[in-house]
Amino acid sequence: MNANNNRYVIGVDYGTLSGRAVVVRVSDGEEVGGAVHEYAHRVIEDALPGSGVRLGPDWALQSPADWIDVLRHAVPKALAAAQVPAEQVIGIGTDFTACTILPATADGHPLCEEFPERPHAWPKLWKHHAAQPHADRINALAAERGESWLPRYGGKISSEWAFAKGLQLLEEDPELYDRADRWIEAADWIIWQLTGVETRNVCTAGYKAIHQDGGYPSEDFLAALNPAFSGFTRKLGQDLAPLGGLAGHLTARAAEWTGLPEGIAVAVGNVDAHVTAAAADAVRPGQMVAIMGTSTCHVMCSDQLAEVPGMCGVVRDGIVPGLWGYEAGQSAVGDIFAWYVDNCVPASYAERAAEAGTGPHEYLTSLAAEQKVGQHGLVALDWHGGNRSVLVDHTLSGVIVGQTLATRPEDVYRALIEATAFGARTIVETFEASGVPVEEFVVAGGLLKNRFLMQTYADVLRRPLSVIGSDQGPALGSAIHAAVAAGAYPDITAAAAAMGKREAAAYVPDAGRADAYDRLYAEYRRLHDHFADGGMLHRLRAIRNEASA
Ligand SMILES: Nc1ncnc2c1ncn2[C@@H]1O[C@H](COP(=O)(O)OP(=O)(O)O)[C@@H](O)[C@H]1O
Ligand SMILES: O=C(CO)[C@@H](O)[C@@H](O)COP(=O)(O)O
Repeated sequence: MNANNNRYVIGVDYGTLSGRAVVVRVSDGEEVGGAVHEYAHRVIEDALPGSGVRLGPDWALQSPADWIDVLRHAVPKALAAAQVPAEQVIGIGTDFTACTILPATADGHPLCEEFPERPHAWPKLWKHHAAQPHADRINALAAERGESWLPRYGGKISSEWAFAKGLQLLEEDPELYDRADRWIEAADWIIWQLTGVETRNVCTAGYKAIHQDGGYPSEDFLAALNPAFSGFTRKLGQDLAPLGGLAGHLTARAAEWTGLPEGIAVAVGNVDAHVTAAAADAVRPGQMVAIMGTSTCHVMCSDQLAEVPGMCGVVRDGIVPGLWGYEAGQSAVGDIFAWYVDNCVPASYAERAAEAGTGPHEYLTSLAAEQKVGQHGLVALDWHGGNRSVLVDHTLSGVIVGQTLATRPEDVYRALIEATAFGARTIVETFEASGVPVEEFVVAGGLLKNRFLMQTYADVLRRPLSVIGSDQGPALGSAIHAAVAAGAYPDITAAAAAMGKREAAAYVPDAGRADAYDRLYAEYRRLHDHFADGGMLHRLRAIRNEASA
Protein backbone atom coordinates (compact mmCIF):
# COMPACT_ATOMS: atom_id res chain seq x y z
CA MET A 1 0.00 0.00 0.00
CA ASN A 2 1.19 3.53 -0.85
CA ALA A 3 2.48 5.03 2.42
CA ASN A 4 1.08 8.40 1.34
CA ASN A 5 -2.51 7.04 1.53
CA ASN A 6 -2.66 7.70 5.23
CA ARG A 7 -0.40 10.71 5.37
CA TYR A 8 -1.79 14.24 5.22
CA VAL A 9 -0.58 17.80 4.81
CA ILE A 10 -2.20 21.09 5.77
CA GLY A 11 -2.41 24.09 3.45
CA VAL A 12 -3.31 27.50 4.85
CA ASP A 13 -4.31 30.31 2.48
CA TYR A 14 -4.19 33.85 3.87
CA GLY A 15 -6.59 35.92 1.72
CA THR A 16 -7.75 39.51 1.89
CA LEU A 17 -10.66 38.98 4.27
CA SER A 18 -10.11 35.52 5.74
CA GLY A 19 -7.75 32.61 6.13
CA ARG A 20 -8.65 29.06 5.02
CA ALA A 21 -7.10 25.76 6.05
CA VAL A 22 -7.47 22.47 4.20
CA VAL A 23 -6.36 18.97 5.11
CA VAL A 24 -5.09 17.15 2.02
CA ARG A 25 -4.16 13.50 1.42
CA VAL A 26 -0.57 13.23 0.25
CA SER A 27 -1.13 10.36 -2.18
CA ASP A 28 -3.71 12.01 -4.46
CA GLY A 29 -4.49 15.55 -3.28
CA GLU A 30 -7.94 14.62 -1.97
CA GLU A 31 -9.18 17.51 0.22
CA VAL A 32 -10.67 15.73 3.21
CA GLY A 33 -11.63 18.70 5.37
CA GLY A 34 -11.40 22.46 5.61
CA ALA A 35 -12.34 25.51 7.64
CA VAL A 36 -12.39 29.29 7.16
CA HIS A 37 -11.66 31.96 9.74
CA GLU A 38 -12.76 35.53 8.97
CA TYR A 39 -10.33 38.20 10.15
CA ALA A 40 -11.81 40.13 13.08
CA HIS A 41 -10.39 43.40 11.72
CA ARG A 42 -11.03 42.58 8.04
CA VAL A 43 -9.24 45.26 5.98
CA ILE A 44 -8.35 48.34 8.06
CA GLU A 45 -9.11 51.21 5.66
CA ASP A 46 -10.64 54.09 7.61
CA ALA A 47 -9.33 54.15 11.19
CA LEU A 48 -6.91 52.17 13.37
CA PRO A 49 -8.40 49.64 15.79
CA GLY A 50 -8.41 50.85 19.39
CA SER A 51 -7.14 54.41 18.91
CA GLY A 52 -9.49 55.34 16.08
CA VAL A 53 -6.66 57.27 14.36
CA ARG A 54 -7.91 58.12 10.86
CA LEU A 55 -6.14 56.79 7.78
CA GLY A 56 -5.58 58.71 4.53
CA PRO A 57 -7.05 57.87 1.12
CA ASP A 58 -5.90 54.60 -0.49
CA TRP A 59 -4.61 53.11 2.78
CA ALA A 60 -5.24 49.42 3.49
CA LEU A 61 -3.82 47.65 6.56
CA GLN A 62 -4.20 44.28 8.28
CA SER A 63 -3.73 42.96 11.81
CA PRO A 64 -1.11 40.26 12.55
CA ALA A 65 -3.27 39.02 15.44
CA ASP A 66 -5.90 38.05 12.86
CA TRP A 67 -3.34 35.90 11.06
CA ILE A 68 -2.41 34.01 14.23
CA ASP A 69 -6.12 33.49 14.91
CA VAL A 70 -6.35 31.59 11.62
CA LEU A 71 -3.79 29.11 12.96
CA ARG A 72 -5.65 28.82 16.26
CA HIS A 73 -9.12 28.40 14.81
CA ALA A 74 -9.14 27.33 11.17
CA VAL A 75 -6.44 24.64 11.46
CA PRO A 76 -7.98 22.71 14.39
CA LYS A 77 -11.44 23.06 12.83
CA ALA A 78 -10.18 21.72 9.51
CA LEU A 79 -8.56 18.76 11.26
CA ALA A 80 -11.77 18.03 13.14
CA ALA A 81 -13.83 18.31 9.94
CA ALA A 82 -11.43 15.92 8.19
CA GLN A 83 -11.52 13.45 11.08
CA VAL A 84 -7.82 12.91 10.53
CA PRO A 85 -5.68 12.15 13.61
CA ALA A 86 -3.08 14.91 14.02
CA GLU A 87 -0.29 12.28 14.10
CA GLN A 88 -0.95 11.53 10.43
CA VAL A 89 -0.10 15.11 9.39
CA ILE A 90 3.46 15.35 8.10
CA GLY A 91 3.71 18.99 7.07
CA ILE A 92 2.13 22.42 6.77
CA GLY A 93 2.45 25.04 4.04
CA THR A 94 1.07 28.56 3.82
CA ASP A 95 0.47 31.21 1.20
CA PHE A 96 -0.30 34.88 1.58
CA THR A 97 -1.48 37.85 -0.38
CA ALA A 98 1.52 39.92 -1.45
CA CYS A 99 3.04 42.40 -1.15
CA THR A 100 1.52 42.43 2.34
CA ILE A 101 4.40 43.67 4.43
CA LEU A 102 5.17 44.77 7.96
CA PRO A 103 7.84 46.46 10.06
CA ALA A 104 9.11 44.18 12.84
CA THR A 105 11.81 43.97 15.49
CA ALA A 106 14.86 41.71 15.12
CA ASP A 107 13.01 38.97 16.99
CA GLY A 108 9.91 39.20 14.82
CA HIS A 109 7.55 41.35 16.90
CA PRO A 110 5.31 43.49 14.67
CA LEU A 111 5.80 47.17 15.51
CA CYS A 112 2.03 47.64 15.78
CA GLU A 113 2.17 45.72 19.09
CA GLU A 114 4.22 48.55 20.63
CA PHE A 115 2.86 51.46 18.58
CA PRO A 116 -0.79 50.61 17.87
CA GLU A 117 -1.70 54.29 17.41
CA ARG A 118 0.78 54.84 14.53
CA PRO A 119 -0.54 53.92 11.07
CA HIS A 120 2.90 53.04 9.70
CA ALA A 121 3.45 50.44 12.44
CA TRP A 122 0.74 48.20 10.95
CA PRO A 123 1.14 45.72 8.10
CA LYS A 124 0.37 47.31 4.77
CA LEU A 125 -1.97 45.07 2.79
CA TRP A 126 -1.24 44.33 -0.88
CA LYS A 127 -3.93 46.81 -1.91
CA HIS A 128 -2.53 49.71 0.10
CA HIS A 129 -2.16 52.15 -2.81
CA ALA A 130 -1.02 55.26 -0.91
CA ALA A 131 2.61 54.84 -1.93
CA GLN A 132 1.99 55.71 -5.61
CA PRO A 133 4.03 58.98 -5.44
CA HIS A 134 6.94 56.94 -4.03
CA ALA A 135 6.61 54.32 -6.77
CA ASP A 136 6.53 57.11 -9.37
CA ARG A 137 9.84 58.47 -8.07
CA ILE A 138 11.44 55.01 -7.99
CA ASN A 139 10.33 54.42 -11.58
CA ALA A 140 11.49 57.81 -12.87
CA LEU A 141 14.92 57.44 -11.27
CA ALA A 142 15.35 53.82 -12.39
CA ALA A 143 14.44 54.77 -15.97
CA GLU A 144 16.79 57.76 -15.92
CA ARG A 145 19.69 55.66 -14.64
CA GLY A 146 18.86 52.69 -16.86
CA GLU A 147 18.72 50.30 -13.90
CA SER A 148 19.10 46.77 -15.27
CA TRP A 149 16.30 45.38 -13.13
CA LEU A 150 13.57 47.67 -14.48
CA PRO A 151 12.78 45.62 -17.63
CA ARG A 152 12.26 42.56 -15.42
CA TYR A 153 9.20 44.42 -14.10
CA GLY A 154 7.80 45.40 -17.48
CA GLY A 155 9.33 48.88 -17.18
CA LYS A 156 7.63 49.95 -13.94
CA ILE A 157 7.45 48.74 -10.37
CA SER A 158 4.17 48.97 -8.50
CA SER A 159 3.10 51.10 -5.55
CA GLU A 160 1.92 47.83 -3.99
CA TRP A 161 5.48 46.58 -3.52
CA ALA A 162 8.16 46.51 -0.84
CA PHE A 163 10.31 49.45 -1.97
CA ALA A 164 7.46 51.92 -2.57
CA LYS A 165 5.81 51.03 0.73
CA GLY A 166 9.19 51.14 2.51
CA LEU A 167 10.01 54.58 1.12
CA GLN A 168 6.61 55.81 2.26
CA LEU A 169 7.35 54.50 5.77
CA LEU A 170 10.72 56.26 5.82
CA GLU A 171 9.42 59.60 4.61
CA GLU A 172 6.20 59.71 6.63
CA ASP A 173 7.39 58.15 9.92
CA PRO A 174 11.22 58.14 9.98
CA GLU A 175 11.37 57.18 13.65
CA LEU A 176 9.40 53.98 13.03
CA TYR A 177 11.52 53.30 9.96
CA ASP A 178 14.62 53.33 12.17
CA ARG A 179 12.97 51.07 14.73
CA ALA A 180 12.04 48.51 12.07
CA ASP A 181 14.92 46.01 12.08
CA ARG A 182 12.94 44.00 9.58
CA TRP A 183 10.69 44.86 6.66
CA ILE A 184 9.16 41.47 6.08
CA GLU A 185 6.44 39.98 3.89
CA ALA A 186 3.57 38.46 5.86
CA ALA A 187 4.29 35.34 3.76
CA ASP A 188 7.64 35.01 5.58
CA TRP A 189 6.54 36.43 8.93
CA ILE A 190 3.95 33.67 9.39
CA ILE A 191 6.62 31.02 8.70
CA TRP A 192 8.79 32.69 11.34
CA GLN A 193 5.90 32.31 13.79
CA LEU A 194 5.45 28.63 12.88
CA THR A 195 9.14 27.65 12.98
CA GLY A 196 10.91 30.19 15.18
CA VAL A 197 13.33 30.69 12.24
CA GLU A 198 13.42 33.72 9.93
CA THR A 199 13.46 32.81 6.24
CA ARG A 200 12.82 34.82 3.09
CA ASN A 201 11.29 33.14 0.05
CA VAL A 202 12.47 33.55 -3.54
CA CYS A 203 8.98 34.42 -4.76
CA THR A 204 8.19 37.57 -2.77
CA ALA A 205 11.83 38.68 -2.84
CA GLY A 206 11.80 38.47 -6.63
CA TYR A 207 8.36 39.81 -7.50
CA LYS A 208 7.84 42.32 -4.73
CA ALA A 209 11.33 43.31 -3.51
CA ILE A 210 13.22 43.68 -6.81
CA HIS A 211 15.66 40.81 -6.07
CA GLN A 212 17.18 39.93 -9.47
CA ASP A 213 20.37 38.11 -10.47
CA GLY A 214 21.40 37.60 -6.85
CA GLY A 215 20.87 41.08 -5.44
CA TYR A 216 18.61 44.02 -4.64
CA PRO A 217 18.88 47.53 -6.14
CA SER A 218 22.18 49.18 -5.21
CA GLU A 219 22.76 51.39 -2.16
CA ASP A 220 23.74 54.10 -4.57
CA PHE A 221 20.34 53.97 -6.28
CA LEU A 222 18.51 53.97 -2.95
CA ALA A 223 20.59 56.89 -1.64
CA ALA A 224 19.68 58.88 -4.75
CA LEU A 225 16.01 58.42 -3.83
CA ASN A 226 16.63 59.56 -0.27
CA PRO A 227 20.01 59.38 1.54
CA ALA A 228 18.34 57.80 4.58
CA PHE A 229 17.02 54.98 2.36
CA SER A 230 20.46 53.70 1.33
CA GLY A 231 20.55 50.86 3.89
CA PHE A 232 16.95 49.73 3.27
CA THR A 233 17.88 46.30 1.95
CA ARG A 234 19.45 45.41 5.31
CA LYS A 235 15.86 45.17 6.59
CA LEU A 236 15.15 42.54 3.88
CA GLY A 237 16.57 39.00 3.82
CA GLN A 238 19.86 38.29 2.10
CA ASP A 239 19.77 34.47 1.83
CA LEU A 240 16.70 33.34 -0.05
CA ALA A 241 14.93 30.02 0.44
CA PRO A 242 13.64 28.05 -2.61
CA LEU A 243 9.95 27.33 -3.14
CA GLY A 244 8.98 23.87 -1.92
CA GLY A 245 11.95 23.97 0.45
CA LEU A 246 11.89 23.14 4.14
CA ALA A 247 11.77 26.37 6.18
CA GLY A 248 11.99 24.59 9.52
CA HIS A 249 9.93 22.54 11.94
CA LEU A 250 6.78 23.36 13.85
CA THR A 251 7.59 24.82 17.28
CA ALA A 252 5.90 23.74 20.50
CA ARG A 253 4.08 27.09 20.62
CA ALA A 254 2.74 26.70 17.08
CA ALA A 255 1.86 23.07 17.79
CA GLU A 256 -0.27 24.30 20.68
CA TRP A 257 -2.02 26.89 18.45
CA THR A 258 -2.78 24.43 15.69
CA GLY A 259 -3.19 21.07 17.41
CA LEU A 260 -0.57 19.65 15.01
CA PRO A 261 2.44 17.58 16.12
CA GLU A 262 5.50 19.55 17.15
CA GLY A 263 8.42 19.12 14.75
CA ILE A 264 6.51 18.49 11.48
CA ALA A 265 7.83 20.07 8.29
CA VAL A 266 6.97 23.69 7.52
CA ALA A 267 7.34 24.73 3.88
CA VAL A 268 9.00 27.94 2.76
CA GLY A 269 6.47 30.80 2.49
CA ASN A 270 4.77 31.57 -0.81
CA VAL A 271 2.21 33.79 -2.53
CA ASP A 272 -1.46 32.88 -3.07
CA ALA A 273 -1.26 33.22 -6.84
CA HIS A 274 1.98 31.34 -7.34
CA VAL A 275 1.06 28.28 -5.23
CA THR A 276 -2.16 27.94 -7.20
CA ALA A 277 -0.25 26.93 -10.34
CA ALA A 278 0.75 23.72 -8.52
CA ALA A 279 -2.83 23.15 -7.34
CA ALA A 280 -4.00 23.26 -10.98
CA ASP A 281 -1.09 21.05 -12.07
CA ALA A 282 -0.16 23.89 -14.42
CA VAL A 283 3.53 24.47 -13.83
CA ARG A 284 4.75 23.67 -17.33
CA PRO A 285 5.90 26.40 -19.77
CA GLY A 286 3.00 28.16 -21.50
CA GLN A 287 0.27 27.31 -18.97
CA MET A 288 -1.09 30.67 -17.79
CA VAL A 289 -3.09 30.38 -14.57
CA ALA A 290 -5.54 33.21 -13.82
CA ILE A 291 -6.54 33.27 -10.17
CA MET A 292 -9.78 35.20 -10.30
CA GLY A 293 -11.18 36.55 -7.05
CA THR A 294 -11.25 40.05 -5.61
CA SER A 295 -8.36 40.69 -7.99
CA THR A 296 -6.88 38.52 -10.74
CA CYS A 297 -3.27 37.36 -10.82
CA HIS A 298 -1.89 35.71 -13.95
CA VAL A 299 1.11 33.43 -13.39
CA MET A 300 2.97 31.36 -15.95
CA CYS A 301 6.19 29.37 -16.14
CA SER A 302 8.45 29.65 -19.15
CA ASP A 303 11.88 28.47 -20.21
CA GLN A 304 12.47 31.81 -21.93
CA LEU A 305 13.40 35.16 -20.47
CA ALA A 306 11.60 38.03 -22.20
CA GLU A 307 10.66 41.62 -21.49
CA VAL A 308 6.88 41.90 -21.39
CA PRO A 309 5.69 45.52 -21.11
CA GLY A 310 3.63 46.12 -17.98
CA MET A 311 3.97 42.62 -16.54
CA CYS A 312 4.33 42.52 -12.76
CA GLY A 313 7.59 40.68 -13.10
CA VAL A 314 9.65 37.77 -14.30
CA VAL A 315 11.62 35.89 -11.65
CA ARG A 316 13.99 32.95 -11.98
CA ASP A 317 12.60 30.04 -9.88
CA GLY A 318 9.64 32.32 -9.01
CA ILE A 319 6.93 29.65 -9.42
CA VAL A 320 8.94 26.43 -9.59
CA PRO A 321 12.70 26.02 -9.35
CA GLY A 322 14.42 25.78 -12.75
CA LEU A 323 12.03 27.94 -14.81
CA TRP A 324 11.31 31.62 -15.24
CA GLY A 325 8.06 32.59 -13.54
CA TYR A 326 5.97 35.40 -15.04
CA GLU A 327 3.28 37.35 -13.23
CA ALA A 328 0.76 39.91 -14.45
CA GLY A 329 -2.44 41.06 -12.84
CA GLN A 330 -5.65 43.05 -12.64
CA SER A 331 -5.93 44.94 -9.33
CA ALA A 332 -9.69 44.64 -9.05
CA VAL A 333 -12.03 42.11 -10.64
CA GLY A 334 -14.50 40.63 -8.12
CA ASP A 335 -13.98 43.84 -6.16
CA ILE A 336 -15.50 45.79 -9.08
CA PHE A 337 -18.59 43.59 -9.10
CA ALA A 338 -18.82 43.90 -5.30
CA TRP A 339 -18.54 47.70 -5.52
CA TYR A 340 -21.29 47.78 -8.13
CA VAL A 341 -23.66 45.53 -6.21
CA ASP A 342 -23.04 47.40 -2.94
CA ASN A 343 -23.39 50.91 -4.35
CA CYS A 344 -25.25 51.06 -7.63
CA VAL A 345 -28.09 48.53 -7.62
CA PRO A 346 -31.59 49.60 -6.53
CA ALA A 347 -33.23 47.94 -3.53
CA SER A 348 -35.92 46.49 -5.82
CA TYR A 349 -33.24 44.27 -7.42
CA ALA A 350 -32.12 42.95 -4.05
CA GLU A 351 -35.75 42.22 -3.20
CA ARG A 352 -36.34 40.36 -6.45
CA ALA A 353 -33.11 38.43 -5.95
CA ALA A 354 -34.25 37.44 -2.46
CA GLU A 355 -37.67 36.43 -3.78
CA ALA A 356 -35.92 34.22 -6.35
CA GLY A 357 -33.87 32.74 -3.51
CA THR A 358 -30.62 33.96 -5.00
CA GLY A 359 -27.93 36.58 -4.35
CA PRO A 360 -27.49 39.94 -6.14
CA HIS A 361 -24.54 38.72 -8.24
CA GLU A 362 -26.46 35.67 -9.41
CA TYR A 363 -29.61 37.72 -10.12
CA LEU A 364 -27.77 40.39 -12.13
CA THR A 365 -25.83 37.68 -13.94
CA SER A 366 -29.02 35.86 -14.93
CA LEU A 367 -30.48 39.07 -16.42
CA ALA A 368 -27.21 40.02 -18.11
CA ALA A 369 -26.89 36.56 -19.64
CA GLU A 370 -30.16 37.03 -21.59
CA GLN A 371 -28.62 39.78 -23.72
CA LYS A 372 -26.85 39.57 -27.05
CA VAL A 373 -23.25 40.73 -27.24
CA GLY A 374 -23.22 44.54 -27.50
CA GLN A 375 -26.95 44.95 -26.84
CA HIS A 376 -26.34 47.22 -23.84
CA GLY A 377 -24.38 49.72 -25.96
CA LEU A 378 -21.67 50.06 -23.31
CA VAL A 379 -17.96 49.66 -22.94
CA ALA A 380 -16.10 50.04 -19.64
CA LEU A 381 -12.56 50.23 -18.33
CA ASP A 382 -11.83 47.81 -15.48
CA TRP A 383 -9.68 50.28 -13.57
CA HIS A 384 -11.72 50.82 -10.40
CA GLY A 385 -8.75 49.51 -8.38
CA GLY A 386 -6.23 51.10 -10.73
CA ASN A 387 -4.41 49.19 -13.45
CA ARG A 388 -1.74 46.67 -12.49
CA SER A 389 -1.01 45.29 -15.97
CA VAL A 390 -0.22 46.52 -18.51
CA LEU A 391 -0.19 50.19 -17.42
CA VAL A 392 1.05 49.80 -13.81
CA ASP A 393 -0.77 52.85 -12.46
CA HIS A 394 -2.94 52.59 -9.37
CA THR A 395 -4.22 56.15 -9.70
CA LEU A 396 -6.21 55.29 -12.80
CA SER A 397 -9.93 54.83 -12.21
CA GLY A 398 -12.97 53.15 -13.72
CA VAL A 399 -14.79 54.48 -16.79
CA ILE A 400 -18.17 53.49 -18.24
CA VAL A 401 -19.11 54.84 -21.66
CA GLY A 402 -22.41 54.71 -23.53
CA GLN A 403 -24.98 55.04 -20.75
CA THR A 404 -28.44 56.38 -21.68
CA LEU A 405 -31.70 56.87 -19.80
CA ALA A 406 -32.55 53.31 -20.83
CA THR A 407 -29.44 51.74 -19.27
CA ARG A 408 -30.33 49.20 -16.60
CA PRO A 409 -28.25 47.77 -13.73
CA GLU A 410 -27.75 44.42 -15.49
CA ASP A 411 -26.38 46.26 -18.55
CA VAL A 412 -23.64 47.90 -16.52
CA TYR A 413 -22.97 44.68 -14.58
CA ARG A 414 -22.45 42.87 -17.88
CA ALA A 415 -20.24 45.67 -19.24
CA LEU A 416 -18.09 45.42 -16.11
CA ILE A 417 -17.70 41.65 -16.51
CA GLU A 418 -16.73 42.21 -20.15
CA ALA A 419 -14.29 44.98 -19.19
CA THR A 420 -12.41 42.57 -16.92
CA ALA A 421 -12.32 40.00 -19.74
CA PHE A 422 -10.98 42.65 -22.14
CA GLY A 423 -8.34 43.51 -19.52
CA ALA A 424 -7.33 39.84 -19.42
CA ARG A 425 -7.15 39.73 -23.24
CA THR A 426 -4.90 42.80 -23.23
CA ILE A 427 -2.53 40.96 -20.89
CA VAL A 428 -2.51 37.73 -22.93
CA GLU A 429 -1.91 39.64 -26.18
CA THR A 430 0.94 41.60 -24.58
CA PHE A 431 2.67 38.37 -23.51
CA GLU A 432 2.29 36.82 -26.95
CA ALA A 433 3.50 39.97 -28.72
CA SER A 434 6.59 39.86 -26.50
CA GLY A 435 7.51 36.32 -27.52
CA VAL A 436 6.06 34.45 -24.54
CA PRO A 437 3.33 32.20 -25.94
CA VAL A 438 0.27 31.42 -23.83
CA GLU A 439 -0.60 27.86 -24.76
CA GLU A 440 -3.29 27.13 -22.19
CA PHE A 441 -5.43 29.52 -20.12
CA VAL A 442 -6.33 27.95 -16.78
CA VAL A 443 -8.79 29.55 -14.37
CA ALA A 444 -8.83 29.20 -10.59
CA GLY A 445 -10.47 31.21 -7.82
CA GLY A 446 -13.84 32.25 -6.46
CA LEU A 447 -15.18 33.68 -9.76
CA LEU A 448 -15.24 30.19 -11.27
CA LYS A 449 -18.67 29.80 -9.78
CA ASN A 450 -20.08 32.37 -12.22
CA ARG A 451 -20.52 30.26 -15.36
CA PHE A 452 -21.68 33.19 -17.52
CA LEU A 453 -18.55 35.11 -16.58
CA MET A 454 -16.38 32.13 -17.51
CA GLN A 455 -18.11 31.73 -20.87
CA THR A 456 -17.63 35.47 -21.50
CA TYR A 457 -13.90 35.05 -20.89
CA ALA A 458 -13.73 32.09 -23.30
CA ASP A 459 -15.56 34.14 -25.97
CA VAL A 460 -13.52 37.31 -25.44
CA LEU A 461 -10.20 35.46 -25.29
CA ARG A 462 -11.21 33.28 -28.27
CA ARG A 463 -9.71 30.25 -26.60
CA PRO A 464 -10.79 27.28 -24.44
CA LEU A 465 -10.54 27.71 -20.69
CA SER A 466 -9.25 24.95 -18.47
CA VAL A 467 -10.44 25.07 -14.86
CA ILE A 468 -8.88 24.00 -11.61
CA GLY A 469 -10.61 21.09 -9.85
CA SER A 470 -10.62 22.69 -6.42
CA ASP A 471 -12.56 25.48 -4.66
CA GLN A 472 -9.52 26.15 -2.50
CA GLY A 473 -6.73 26.44 -5.06
CA PRO A 474 -4.22 28.41 -2.99
CA ALA A 475 -4.72 26.24 0.12
CA LEU A 476 -4.34 23.07 -1.97
CA GLY A 477 -1.22 24.56 -3.56
CA SER A 478 0.23 25.29 -0.12
CA ALA A 479 -0.50 21.71 0.91
CA ILE A 480 1.36 20.51 -2.20
CA HIS A 481 4.36 22.62 -1.18
CA ALA A 482 4.11 21.13 2.31
CA ALA A 483 4.25 17.61 0.82
CA VAL A 484 7.44 18.53 -1.04
CA ALA A 485 8.98 20.15 2.06
CA ALA A 486 8.14 17.01 4.05
CA GLY A 487 9.98 14.88 1.48
CA ALA A 488 6.93 13.01 0.14
CA TYR A 489 7.76 14.11 -3.45
CA PRO A 490 11.07 15.05 -5.05
CA ASP A 491 9.85 18.42 -6.39
CA ILE A 492 6.82 20.65 -6.97
CA THR A 493 6.22 19.37 -10.51
CA ALA A 494 5.97 15.75 -9.34
CA ALA A 495 3.76 16.68 -6.38
CA ALA A 496 1.52 18.83 -8.61
CA ALA A 497 1.10 15.95 -11.08
CA ALA A 498 -0.05 13.66 -8.25
CA MET A 499 -2.02 16.11 -6.13
CA GLY A 500 -3.10 18.97 -8.46
CA LYS A 501 -6.42 18.99 -10.37
CA ARG A 502 -7.36 20.51 -13.71
CA GLU A 503 -10.15 20.01 -16.26
CA ALA A 504 -9.01 20.92 -19.78
CA ALA A 505 -11.29 22.93 -22.13
CA ALA A 506 -14.13 23.20 -19.62
CA TYR A 507 -15.40 26.25 -21.56
CA VAL A 508 -15.00 26.64 -25.32
CA PRO A 509 -15.55 29.87 -27.28
CA ASP A 510 -18.61 30.40 -29.44
CA ALA A 511 -17.41 31.69 -32.82
CA GLY A 512 -20.35 34.08 -33.34
CA ARG A 513 -20.04 35.70 -29.92
CA ALA A 514 -16.25 35.82 -30.24
CA ASP A 515 -16.58 37.77 -33.52
CA ALA A 516 -19.06 40.16 -31.94
CA TYR A 517 -16.73 40.68 -28.98
CA ASP A 518 -13.87 41.55 -31.31
CA ARG A 519 -15.71 44.76 -32.21
CA LEU A 520 -16.32 45.67 -28.58
CA TYR A 521 -12.73 44.81 -27.69
CA ALA A 522 -11.51 47.22 -30.35
CA GLU A 523 -13.56 49.96 -28.64
CA TYR A 524 -12.11 48.92 -25.26
CA ARG A 525 -8.58 49.27 -26.64
CA ARG A 526 -9.39 52.74 -27.98
CA LEU A 527 -10.74 53.80 -24.60
CA HIS A 528 -7.78 52.13 -22.86
CA ASP A 529 -5.27 54.01 -24.99
CA HIS A 530 -7.15 57.28 -24.64
CA PHE A 531 -6.90 57.23 -20.84
CA ALA A 532 -3.63 55.28 -20.53
CA ASP A 533 -1.50 58.30 -19.66
CA GLY A 534 -3.81 59.23 -16.79
CA GLY A 535 -4.73 62.74 -17.98
CA MET A 536 -8.21 63.51 -16.78
CA LEU A 537 -8.28 60.50 -14.41
CA HIS A 538 -5.20 61.78 -12.58
CA ARG A 539 -6.62 65.29 -12.35
CA LEU A 540 -9.86 63.98 -10.90
CA ARG A 541 -7.90 61.92 -8.35
CA ALA A 542 -5.93 65.00 -7.32
CA ILE A 543 -9.11 67.06 -6.94
CA ARG A 544 -10.61 64.26 -4.82
CA ASN A 545 -7.55 64.02 -2.60
CA GLU A 546 -7.36 67.77 -2.07
CA ALA A 547 -11.06 67.96 -1.25
CA SER A 548 -10.89 65.10 1.24
CA ALA A 549 -7.55 66.07 2.83
N1 LIG B 1 -21.57 35.26 -8.51
C1 LIG B 1 -20.58 36.15 -8.55
N2 LIG B 1 -20.27 36.76 -9.70
C2 LIG B 1 -19.25 37.64 -9.78
N3 LIG B 1 -18.50 38.00 -8.72
C3 LIG B 1 -18.77 37.43 -7.54
C4 LIG B 1 -19.81 36.48 -7.39
N4 LIG B 1 -19.84 36.09 -6.08
C5 LIG B 1 -18.85 36.77 -5.47
N5 LIG B 1 -18.20 37.57 -6.32
C6 LIG B 1 -17.01 38.40 -6.06
O1 LIG B 1 -15.91 37.49 -5.92
C7 LIG B 1 -14.94 38.02 -5.00
C8 LIG B 1 -14.51 36.95 -4.01
O2 LIG B 1 -13.72 35.98 -4.67
P1 LIG B 1 -12.89 34.92 -3.82
O3 LIG B 1 -12.06 34.16 -4.78
O4 LIG B 1 -13.84 34.16 -2.99
O5 LIG B 1 -12.04 35.86 -2.86
P2 LIG B 1 -10.47 36.16 -2.70
O6 LIG B 1 -9.97 36.80 -3.95
O7 LIG B 1 -10.41 37.14 -1.55
O8 LIG B 1 -9.82 34.87 -2.42
C9 LIG B 1 -15.59 39.21 -4.34
O9 LIG B 1 -14.98 40.38 -4.85
C10 LIG B 1 -17.06 39.15 -4.78
O10 LIG B 1 -17.59 40.41 -5.02
O1 LIG C 1 -0.71 40.35 -5.88
C1 LIG C 1 -0.93 39.23 -5.49
C2 LIG C 1 0.02 38.16 -5.77
O2 LIG C 1 1.18 38.63 -6.37
C3 LIG C 1 -2.16 38.83 -4.71
O3 LIG C 1 -1.74 38.38 -3.49
C4 LIG C 1 -3.17 39.96 -4.53
O4 LIG C 1 -3.61 40.36 -5.77
C5 LIG C 1 -4.36 39.50 -3.68
O5 LIG C 1 -5.04 38.43 -4.28
P1 LIG C 1 -6.60 38.08 -3.93
O6 LIG C 1 -7.42 39.09 -4.66
O7 LIG C 1 -6.79 38.13 -2.46
O8 LIG C 1 -6.80 36.71 -4.52
